[in-house]
Amino acid sequence: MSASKETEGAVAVITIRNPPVNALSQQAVESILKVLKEVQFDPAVKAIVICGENGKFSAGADIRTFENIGQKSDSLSHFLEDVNSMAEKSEKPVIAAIEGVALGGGLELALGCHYRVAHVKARLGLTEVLLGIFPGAGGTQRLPRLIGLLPALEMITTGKIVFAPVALKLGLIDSVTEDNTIKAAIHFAQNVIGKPLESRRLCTKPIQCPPNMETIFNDSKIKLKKLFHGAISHQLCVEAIRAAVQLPFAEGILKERELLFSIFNSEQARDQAKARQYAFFAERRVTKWTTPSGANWKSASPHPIGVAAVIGLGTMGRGIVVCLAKAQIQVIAVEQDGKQLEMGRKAVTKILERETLTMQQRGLALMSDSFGSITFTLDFNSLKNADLVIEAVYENMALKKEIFKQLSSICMPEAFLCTNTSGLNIDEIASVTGRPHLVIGTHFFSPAHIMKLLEVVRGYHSSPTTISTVINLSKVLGKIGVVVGNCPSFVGNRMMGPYLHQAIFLLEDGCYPEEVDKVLEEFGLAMGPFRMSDLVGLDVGWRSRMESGLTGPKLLPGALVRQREGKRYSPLPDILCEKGRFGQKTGRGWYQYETVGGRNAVPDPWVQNFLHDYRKAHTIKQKPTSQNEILEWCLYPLINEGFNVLEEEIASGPEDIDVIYNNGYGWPRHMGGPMFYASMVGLPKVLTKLEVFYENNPDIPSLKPSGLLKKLVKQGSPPLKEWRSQLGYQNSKL
Ligand SMILES: CCC/C=C/C(=O)SCCNC(=O)CCNC(=O)[C@H](O)C(C)(C)COP(=O)([O-])OP(=O)([O-])OC[C@H]1O[C@@H](n2cnc3c(N)ncnc32)[C@H](O)[C@@H]1OP(=O)([O-])[O-]
Repeated sequence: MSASKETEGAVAVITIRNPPVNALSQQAVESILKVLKEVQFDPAVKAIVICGENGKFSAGADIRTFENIGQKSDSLSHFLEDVNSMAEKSEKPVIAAIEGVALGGGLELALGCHYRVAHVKARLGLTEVLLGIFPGAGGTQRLPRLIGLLPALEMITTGKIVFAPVALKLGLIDSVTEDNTIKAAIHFAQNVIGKPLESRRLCTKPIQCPPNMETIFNDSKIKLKKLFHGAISHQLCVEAIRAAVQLPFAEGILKERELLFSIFNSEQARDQAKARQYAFFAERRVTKWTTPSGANWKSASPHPIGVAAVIGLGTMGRGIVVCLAKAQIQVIAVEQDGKQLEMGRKAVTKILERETLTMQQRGLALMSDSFGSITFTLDFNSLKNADLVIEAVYENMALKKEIFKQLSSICMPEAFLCTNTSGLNIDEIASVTGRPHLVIGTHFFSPAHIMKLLEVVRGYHSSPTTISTVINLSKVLGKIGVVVGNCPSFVGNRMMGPYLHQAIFLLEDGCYPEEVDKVLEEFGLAMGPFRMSDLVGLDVGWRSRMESGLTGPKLLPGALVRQREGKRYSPLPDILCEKGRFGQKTGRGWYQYETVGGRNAVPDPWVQNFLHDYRKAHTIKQKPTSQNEILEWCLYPLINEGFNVLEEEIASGPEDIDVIYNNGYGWPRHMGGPMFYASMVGLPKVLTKLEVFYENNPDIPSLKPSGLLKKLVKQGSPPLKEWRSQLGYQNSKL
């Protein structure tokens, strides 16, 4: 953890060293400050280049030291601003040579320099806000002075990362190179020796402001509130930028400091920052997967995938083809029907065209000159060339087994066979193949080319190499793969089950869909349960309930309308489906939509009358329910199922569940994930509430508190990072 200096003629090169990403710990910052001072006084040095070791400028302040959020990050920001200010005031030109990343405090350091030279593949951004804080080392004051108010407002308040070519257009950097960045920066430095520096010091630069600034700030705050569901740090960013516009630089810096300090002084803001930082590390934690049998990320090496095949070109299959092609993997896309194949080809081509455009807008054209080639074919035999096959036909066990039987004889003996299912039994599918160790579940989320989550479902026989290969593939695809066990609906959907049932029971008891959705959306979920069900399609669950005899022709005669096998059951969604109300796809569901396929959910008087009549017919008394009751009634059973999932070793740790919810189910990151949220609320409170719910509703089994939750409370509710040690995994061979 240090900074060192070498000289190249009259140019001193300061290298930041703190592997793996040159994070700016207090020690690293002190070290840069010391070397920077030294070269200021060295008469042989006429210019200074600052770079990072191993192809990375810096990933910003060292988040690992934020554990006691407050003191550490606050004083670190002071130190870092001292460095930035010293670089800025230097009488010798200081040039940042940016390779890899300049994020957060890393970019703030670069902003203190007089010039910035970046490699064409470098990524730059003030990402602090995504960790619940904001650029507190001069970033909010310098960036608007450099690139203008509006682009700075966007970058700072959203944590947007830009690639070097876009950064050049924005005026964020001065030069882009495709060659050795440090050499290019030294060359640049040699050319600017002796040139006046006053105009290069951002602290002296005025901000170009549009006349309607107040409207811009206010609109921005409203937009951010909607986009980030009440996360405080985004709002504070706007205030800091407002200070940049209204105050002289030195006063702006003080205001920035004061606002940063206000995060550490507010319990809510501090909790949000903790949650976001936890979410960041949880995503890294899940890559270090383990299984109950003792296999883990270290016990197997992934196989590279050069050629992948996708079977089935429905919505999911198309998305999967796109993400493989974007990762420059050669794809064989197979359909059994000529018309479907043609439709699939057209849809994939259209998505790829859109993606190309987006990439060009993000300045990535240079890097994405080719997608992986795609062969669209009806010929199953072409699968013999694939290293890995992803079957993505619709959810039908018989059909999937038929396909896997064929794959087993057609594919190379070492080819991996994946099934894209949201809940079917992986072992049953693997059982028809001669290679169950190479079979695994890959549960993609829709739209598959956009959603980051991939549930990687290990079967009983899935080998560590198979798991490792698919986890590695998920990284190649830019996704986060989370290894989960094989049980009906796996982790995410399984936990959704009780949550959705609870929400529907609320409708029986007197609430309306929009009321319930509003509470959960204000909590921060991207969509409430009813808007989400309308988006997914109510017919999906209806079909599966018919299949399992809960409704429809297979329902046993004499079954009670609101009970199944002694458990509470609500027929409300079944009745909606019988009336053809499938959600957005039919223009009617829990809400009404302007058109078939429309997205704008409007409360529907028909639904209100229907619920009213239903309650009357079943003599259900309407109970008043407070917002807090709605929240606890819906979320605590979801969390409880999370504890069951942990206890049954379906997920290997609370972080796994939280990563799944943050990336696949629209859980607000500033709430960390359902298990983190439970730890913040307090396990005794969650347990007590569940006990009361269950006592009053013994016909809802999902309210029965999980054994693990009870055990943790009995042990004095240890912090979340210790829960893992309470799981069966500690007895494994790890
Ligand atoms: C003070 C106020 C002002 C300033 C505030 C800030 O700057 S706030 C900061 C603003 N900065 C950000 O928001 C940037 C956050 N970082 C990133 O976005 C990505 O890590 C990346 C793009 C830098 C590299 O992606 P990639 O897929 O190539 O690799 P990877 O993601 O797997 O990481 C490799 C290892 O590095 C670790 N590590 C990473 N960053 C930090 C850090 N800052 N610190 C500590 N550690 C960090 C990471 O945990 C992992 O450790 P493990 O598991 O091996 O023990």
